[in-house]
Amino acid sequence: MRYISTRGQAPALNFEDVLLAGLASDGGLYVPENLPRFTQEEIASWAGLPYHELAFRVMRPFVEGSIADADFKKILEETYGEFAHAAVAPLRQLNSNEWVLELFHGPTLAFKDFALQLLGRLLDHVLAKRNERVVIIGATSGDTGSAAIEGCRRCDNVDIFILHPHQRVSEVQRRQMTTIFGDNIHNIAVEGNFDDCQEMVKASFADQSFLKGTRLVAVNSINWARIMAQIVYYFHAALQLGGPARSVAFSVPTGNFGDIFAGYLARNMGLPVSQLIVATNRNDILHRFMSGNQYVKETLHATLSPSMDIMVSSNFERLLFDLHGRNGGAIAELMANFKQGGGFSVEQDRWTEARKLFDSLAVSDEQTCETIAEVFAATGEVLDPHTAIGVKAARECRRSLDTPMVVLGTAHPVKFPEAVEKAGVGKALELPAHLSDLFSREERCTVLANDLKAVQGFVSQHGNRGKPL
Ligand SMILES: Cc1ncc(COP(=O)(O)O)c(C=O)c1O
Ligand SMILES: N[C@@H](CCOP(=O)(O)O)C(=O)O
Repeated sequence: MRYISTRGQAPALNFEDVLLAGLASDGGLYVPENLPRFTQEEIASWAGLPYHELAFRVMRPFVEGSIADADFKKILEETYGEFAHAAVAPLRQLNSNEWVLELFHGPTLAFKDFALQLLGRLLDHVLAKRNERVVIIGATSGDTGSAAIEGCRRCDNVDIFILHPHQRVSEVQRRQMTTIFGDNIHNIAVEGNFDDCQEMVKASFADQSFLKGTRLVAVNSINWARIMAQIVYYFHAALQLGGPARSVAFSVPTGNFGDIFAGYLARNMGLPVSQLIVATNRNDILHRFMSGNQYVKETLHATLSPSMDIMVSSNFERLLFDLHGRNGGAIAELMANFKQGGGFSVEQDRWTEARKLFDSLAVSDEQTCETIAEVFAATGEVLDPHTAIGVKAARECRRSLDTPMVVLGTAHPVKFPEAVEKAGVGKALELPAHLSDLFSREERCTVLANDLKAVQGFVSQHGNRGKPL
């Protein structure tokens, strides 16, 4: 499998090099040159497979030529063996033909574990083979950070730096990151918002001189391996609900557009998906595009769903690439305009194409709390605020009641007690056993100004197991 950049200028790479590349050298994102496509018979034959075996079948074409089958099988078995639920991603019914796909049974209680538990192992495998050390710089609005640290903490050849927006993640999220110690683990609280952190990561890929020759790797969903792993659970959910003989609709709490883009790819790979709903919070740039063809930056607001407090949505570029007939030049121009002017619209026929599949809704904090309360009253289930946004959008935007609607349950509610309390849910939520002492653990974190040079200086001072590079 070869991968090409959405901006058309970077060299095509194989999976191993894409895993280690992060952003492409032209600033674009890597995508498969040709997407594998499965027949309905093939997909149907996967019904009932354990999660790791399904994962092998769905992802094998993407890693072919880079990771040997036997190694990949072993890595997948270990990865999904870490999850606390036997089904790995169980479906819970909320209402008639309405389901939540629980993606929070991994070690850090959010969907990020599906990809980052795998990414850590793949990096370990590839770096050991190459005998190479790398630096990771990741940006997080709360969940990617802890999942990346958890996924990479045992990687001998990695120093990991996670940037989170100071005081804009939940306390549980912060502690999940700052209480993991190791001389290769570094938490930085940036006095800015998530977009500032993400921009610093991208700027660091553009000019890596501060790393003095050490390779920079991405753990955010700009890294293709993140998207690849997230495709699997769309197949897993659909197979449990009568797919591929029957279509399934998905409502996806969305920020960086990675999770829903994986659903879009699952559909292009042959899975019958009838509808994809982009569910955003008040930071609604994606909803404004889907509903009115306006992709325009606005001020980023802090909400009760902090993990989705994102304005510049990285993976949207991957969709734009397809909508523009995979014309890298057109995407480079669009993204340059976006950087300069803060917004764009696309030609009407391209936008109409997007609207055939995607619907969208922006959900306020008030509606989020109402939905948590409503679902709790009806079912006794406590939703996390991000999942609640998905449920609200599913109920407002659903095209057919006959088609199963799956809402991606992206995080465990225990991570977001503020929203759950505000919703008036009286049920006490307990951290799982492995996190039960989280609030009494010592924390380690460095607060830095919202300044690229300060962050890069910190990385070069500590990038070699806590010592200077
Ligand atoms: C809990 C939760 N839900 C939803 C999202 C949105 O996912 P994506 O950024 O892939 O759109 C995120 C993070 O981005 C998240 O942490
Ligand atoms: N919601 C994420 C933001 C980063 O998104 P990513 O999927 O690109 O890593 C978070 O919780 O950190």
